Amino acid sequence: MEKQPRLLCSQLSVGGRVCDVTLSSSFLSWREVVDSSKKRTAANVYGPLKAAGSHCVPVCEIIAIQETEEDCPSTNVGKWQKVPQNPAGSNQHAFTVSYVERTLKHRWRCSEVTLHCPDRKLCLQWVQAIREQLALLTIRPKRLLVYINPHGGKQRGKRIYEQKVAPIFSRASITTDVIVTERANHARDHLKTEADLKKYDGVVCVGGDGMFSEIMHGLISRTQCDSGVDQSCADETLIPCGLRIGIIPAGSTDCICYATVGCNDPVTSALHIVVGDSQPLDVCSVHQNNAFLRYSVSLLGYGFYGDVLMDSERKRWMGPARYDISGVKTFLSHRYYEGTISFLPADGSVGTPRDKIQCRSGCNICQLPSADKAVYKVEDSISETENKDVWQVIRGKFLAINAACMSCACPRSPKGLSPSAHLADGTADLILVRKCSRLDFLRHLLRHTNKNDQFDHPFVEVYRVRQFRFTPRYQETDSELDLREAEGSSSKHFFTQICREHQACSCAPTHSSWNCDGEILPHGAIQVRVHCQLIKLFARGIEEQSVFEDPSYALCAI
Ligand SMILES: CCCCCCCCCCCCC/C=C/[C@@H](O)[C@H](CO)NC(=O)CCCCCCCCCCCCCCC
Ligand SMILES: Nc1ncnc2c1ncn2[C@@H]1O[C@H](COP(=O)(O)OP(=O)(O)OP(=O)(O)O)[C@@H](O)[C@H]1O
Ligand SMILES: [Ca+2]
Repeated sequence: MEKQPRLLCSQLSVGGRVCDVTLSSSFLSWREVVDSSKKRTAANVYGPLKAAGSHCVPVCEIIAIQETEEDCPSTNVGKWQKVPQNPAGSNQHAFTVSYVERTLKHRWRCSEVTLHCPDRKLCLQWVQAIREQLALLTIRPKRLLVYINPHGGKQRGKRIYEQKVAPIFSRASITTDVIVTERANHARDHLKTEADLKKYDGVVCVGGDGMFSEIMHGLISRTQCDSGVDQSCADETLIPCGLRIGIIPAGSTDCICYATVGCNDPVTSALHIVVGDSQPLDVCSVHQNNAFLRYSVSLLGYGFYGDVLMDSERKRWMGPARYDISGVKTFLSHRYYEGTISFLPADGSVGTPRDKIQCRSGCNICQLPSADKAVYKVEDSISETENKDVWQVIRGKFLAINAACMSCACPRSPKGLSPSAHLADGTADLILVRKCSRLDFLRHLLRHTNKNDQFDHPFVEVYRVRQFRFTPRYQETDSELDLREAEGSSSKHFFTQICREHQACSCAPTHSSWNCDGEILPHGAIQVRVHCQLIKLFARGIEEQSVFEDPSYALCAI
């Protein structure tokens, strides 16, 4: 680690011990002054993040600094009293720094250290120097528009925001306008048509994936509308949204938060917002012919996940448990669906769904200026690019068709539906689970919860794609069916004709619907295209564990 020029360096007292305290443009560090007669042990030189007597905080992870009002016991009343900020002749001059501390499982906490100075002048000098460094961090938001869904998850959104998040925003001097939604789509409509977005540096969503979806739809639609882009045209190049979105998890699955931060913890998310993190995210647009249907960032699932969602919507009153009940019920019903999937495979430079390269903070693949991303440059026409690539077509009977634009990791499945999917590479992983026995399907599902490879089954295929289309069999055109039936026998043709004309007939499975980030999409036939990095979150992707254990943190600037 390069040594930074020191901006300020003093001996201050921390917790009753004298420390050498140093501020550089990158770090604030304090190290206990050891008596030269006592030999330094390896533990306080090469320890972990907090080596004994030695601490180091990156300036970009300082939440706030404030002069401290010292508390000391009053001799008169035997109670603790505040000492005035500048008592003449007093040596109680201190400032408190709040900063990010990493704990287990990607969780962040707000820690504090109070540094005592010998006089007020020095104290003010420190406060000012640290404030000046913080002021240089212009990526940090100052004004936020917050939407709270009071009915998401276990209906705790409002309480979570008031008790855990608002105090952090206020400590970081972030001002907020808070809207508690009164109906579904309230936030979407407000963002789309009413909100004065120039006033804000970001939008915060308190709720689950469905609430996030509302905010995302509002922002994307507003951005396209303001730029004169028609989102109903499937080939249109969409304009990326300028404002970042922060997610305070308060839903039932919280997959988008979990897959971009590594946990579903409101305090961690609030701190990622305060430090001004930025994580671009791919967005799928879903069309039926030239009608825009929806956007999706996590799961687009037909068959199993569509049916789970459809059933679970009737059980909303159960809260998050509804998914488990509906999951078991759907699993037991073991329905499969027939149809045709065609897809445009991604360029090999973005890896493959089975390469075990997981998308992590600062991911190299998401930073590639790949051919996949070039496709979205305005000057490229989609038809030209498509000509270079070959669409692949797969027909069959499927228990599940899942497209994951990100890993879809969540507490139910900590590595997700597609553990190697990337947040911002311009692709989605298309997972096809063909008709198989209940036992085999259970084996596949179980692998979402353990370390085994869920794609290592003969009935599962997975492709990294930039676009795909699906047509359920009952919606195929006559020419598509003729083609398909030419592959089969003529007697089969006779029966399929009958089944097409009698949809309720029990000899053929009926149609499913799409689970689009937890919202039901009743349309069977859809066309999907991934838009690389269309939106940005207040997140940084999942941090490697080494960030938490890096000894250079403890040694920085020392
Ligand atoms: C045996 C245990 C198998 C456990 C398998 C767990 C797989 C879980 C995979 C979760 C993937 C979530 C993807 C994210 C989707 C979100 O955009 C969306 C909105 O929040 N959430 C859901 O649709 C919510 C979807 C929730 C789906 C829950 C499915 C539960 C299946 C249970 C099957 C049990 C069979 C037991 C047989 C005796
Ligand atoms: N005030 C409100 N009243 C009723 N519904 C609302 C309100 N505000 C938002 N909604 C809707 O509630 C639905 C579910 O919300 P949310 O995503 O927050 O929770 P969840 O479904 O329990 O969690 P998850 O999506 O993570 O599974 C969303 O579709 C959203 O549109
Ligand atoms: Ca992706």
